[in-house]
Amino acid sequence: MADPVLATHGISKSFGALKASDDVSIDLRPGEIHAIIGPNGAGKSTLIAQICGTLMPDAGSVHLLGRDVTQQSTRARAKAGLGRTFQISALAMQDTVLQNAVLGALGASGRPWRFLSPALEDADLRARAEAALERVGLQDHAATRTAELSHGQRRQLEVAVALTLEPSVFVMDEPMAGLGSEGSKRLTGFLDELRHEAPILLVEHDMDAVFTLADRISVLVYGKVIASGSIDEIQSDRQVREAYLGEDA
Ligand SMILES: Nc1ncnc2c1ncn2[C@@H]1O[C@H](COP(=O)(O)OP(=O)(O)OP(=O)(O)O)[C@@H](O)[C@H]1O
Repeated sequence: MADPVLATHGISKSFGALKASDDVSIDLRPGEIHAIIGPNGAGKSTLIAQICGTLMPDAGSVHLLGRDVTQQSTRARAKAGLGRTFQISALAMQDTVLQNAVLGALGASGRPWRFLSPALEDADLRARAEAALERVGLQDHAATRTAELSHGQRRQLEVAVALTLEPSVFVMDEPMAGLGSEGSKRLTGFLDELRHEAPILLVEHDMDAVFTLADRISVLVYGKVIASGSIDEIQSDRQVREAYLGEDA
């Protein structure tokens, strides 16, 4: 089996007496989508925050492309190839779609932010930004102010901004949230292709999307992974059905 591109080893994180992550070990392999599901408050966002470096684990480690990045900053992890989309939008609403994408490309280039306005004239950064917009289907909206986009289009733009980094690995926190069925379908199709370029750790409440996309699913409950396996394995797991799907097994 191929080496994981991303892995956590025994991650634990407490907030006071509450164990938000309890000895969590998960991994992500090339070409796959690994979905993390679980009820509200199960610790999904806390896990992602530790993977991306906005929260430091109390114990355990995070490995990206074979390197221990537990002590590295969010920025260093991003530079090393970790792309992410957020649960809450981080877009500049007053800027155009293209400007947001160029900002992403500028961040990826490592150049200082004071070069933003020359960046808009920079052919390389523009080309990178335009290519990312095209991939998500927003090329015709390049000049649109971001505030005027629909919710679904903003989600597409967030993915485009993340793509400008040309990440090797993606972590996505509820990318389907607030999308209508048409929007979810479109994004599902796109993620299905994207996995071959950059495998995706996907936190998602939309079970249709999870069951369509996931190669593997891990179920978090009270900070612990209670089951991990294929869709069939998860759907027939007694503990999962009792604890999460709310069924009598
Ligand atoms: N900074 C914090 N301080 C204290 N408690 C926190 C903090 N962040 C998260 N928690 C608690 O940790 C637990 C896990 O929260 P987390 O947001 O990771 O869950 P989640 O699975 O992402 O939930 P949701 O599906 O609602 O987004 C919750 O009980 C939450 O209240």
